[in-house]
Amino acid sequence: MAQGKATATFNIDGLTSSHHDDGRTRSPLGRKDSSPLMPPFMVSAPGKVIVYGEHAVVHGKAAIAASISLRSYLLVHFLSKSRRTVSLLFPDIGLSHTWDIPALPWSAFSAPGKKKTYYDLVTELDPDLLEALEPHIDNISPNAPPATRKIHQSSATAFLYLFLSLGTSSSPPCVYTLRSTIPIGAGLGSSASIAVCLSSSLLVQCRALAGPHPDQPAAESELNIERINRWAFVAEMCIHGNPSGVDNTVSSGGKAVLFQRRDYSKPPLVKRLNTFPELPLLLVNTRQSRSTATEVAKVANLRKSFPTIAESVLSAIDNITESAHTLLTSDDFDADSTTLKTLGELAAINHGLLVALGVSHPKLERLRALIDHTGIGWTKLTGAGGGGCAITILNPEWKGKPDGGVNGVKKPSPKARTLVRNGTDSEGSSEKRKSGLEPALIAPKALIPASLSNQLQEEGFEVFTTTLAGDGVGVLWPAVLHNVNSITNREEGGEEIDQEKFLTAVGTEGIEKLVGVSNTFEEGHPRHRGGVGGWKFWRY
Ligand SMILES: Nc1ncnc2c1ncn2[C@@H]1O[C@H](COP(=O)(O)OP(=O)(O)OP(=O)(O)O)[C@@H](O)[C@H]1O
Ligand SMILES: C[C@@](O)(CCO)CC(=O)[O-]
Repeated sequence: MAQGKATATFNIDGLTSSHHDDGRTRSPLGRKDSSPLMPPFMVSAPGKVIVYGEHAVVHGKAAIAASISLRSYLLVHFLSKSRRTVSLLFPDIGLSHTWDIPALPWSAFSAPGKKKTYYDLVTELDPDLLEALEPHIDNISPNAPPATRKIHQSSATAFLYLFLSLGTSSSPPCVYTLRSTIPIGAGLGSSASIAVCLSSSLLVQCRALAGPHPDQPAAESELNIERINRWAFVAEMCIHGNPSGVDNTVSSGGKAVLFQRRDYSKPPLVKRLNTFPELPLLLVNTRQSRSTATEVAKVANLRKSFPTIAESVLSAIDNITESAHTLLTSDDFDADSTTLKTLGELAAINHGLLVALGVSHPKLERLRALIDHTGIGWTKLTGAGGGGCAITILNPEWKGKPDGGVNGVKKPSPKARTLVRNGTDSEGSSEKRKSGLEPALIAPKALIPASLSNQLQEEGFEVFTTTLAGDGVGVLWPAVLHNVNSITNREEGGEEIDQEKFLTAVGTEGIEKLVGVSNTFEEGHPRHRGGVGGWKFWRY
């Protein structure tokens, strides 16, 4: 995780309760509490990239987005019934807070006309309910700097709004521990992925979901994903005001989608793009953080100041998305160099229009200049902009030397060579692609000129490798992972995931190795998790 790595010493307000191998929880004093009502469980949801149409999608236009393999993981463990507390432990942002369950404003949330059920469609936040939450949000992280407090408060508001909407005053005492491999505020849908984790965990707890299980009919899976997505949208509204819903939709259902929301009082149009192609993409983070809410507000202000001009820019973006969609879904689609050139040029025009909307950043422009200079492909910002990440659709006809110097730029330092981290070997990924599960490998190492990697690293940029269009929300119930050896196809024992192991896993690699939903690698051998008793996904 980019910010605030977890350490073993991180605990909740001095509370060190954790689930132990004997299936019981222990208090800070080491005393055994009574057996928990439910075993600990986990949920996980992916981040996303928007390929075309960000910002325009907030104003009723279409966007195309795909899930990525970077994910958030949420562990829920239960405390003894006598405790009556609920805690959030979000070490990535340094948040640790505990509330007394009976002291929360249950009466406001269950008042006539306010009470919601899990299947309701909530399209706006209720100001009375937000006001009722205020005293329980105001006292969070009193000593943190204002910007940090704001981040803590928005994540906590998302949690409490859902906890009080979906739970009751007799909800079981528990702890929600979250870790994410998605950089925060980088345009990769970190907020949507935590929104989906919160929504799915609370819906699991109130038994509002069926499955997931491998034989589940597609229509039933879809219904469950939709249920999770609706409440994730509510959490997204708590975090960044006026979301279109595209991020939480991709994070819930995974894969890739064409998304459009013309009328906010109705569900959006979502067309799943199940045959989303293997777009060769490079993903680079400027490491310039920003808030989606701020960038979305900039475009809203531009629309107020220049309504006609802003509308024509947004319509032009809509045309780009539509052209790309037509191309991507045509019967004779072939990711040949002519098609990729068109998709790339559309991306580059889309970026220009985002610049016109005022949501680029000097660092994004610098990044684009560096990449354009090599001629390896077409670059645009992805997500809210103002910093964050850019994607490059790679040009298969690029004639430079991947591992040599380009245009006289010096050879890379050994440090720079580690910059492009490619966690998947070519055999493993092509096998997965054949099965249609994770079709796209981003930034094949050999396609990136080493001199570019070098330069990017020297200027503080970060290159990611990830796969596109994988699974959406997943559940690990109970939080025990069975390792399946991909060579023998046999289970190799189970591993219970407790809070301590989860908190002490180091970085993205440690988290993925401990609880990752897809392949992890051990001594060069792929180790598949997700067999019997492992992660399960709603698929359709
Ligand atoms: N790992 C995390 N732990 C706790 N809260 C998180 C985490 N990741 C994201 N958040 C919440 O989401 C907010 C960031 O959301 P924001 O929409 O600004 O960025 P993003 O979702 O990464 O980017 P984009 O919306 O452009 O894809 C944080 O301020 C925080 O409230
Ligand atoms: C900028 C935006 O279009 C995408 C953020 O990932 C906002 C949204 O759709 O909610």
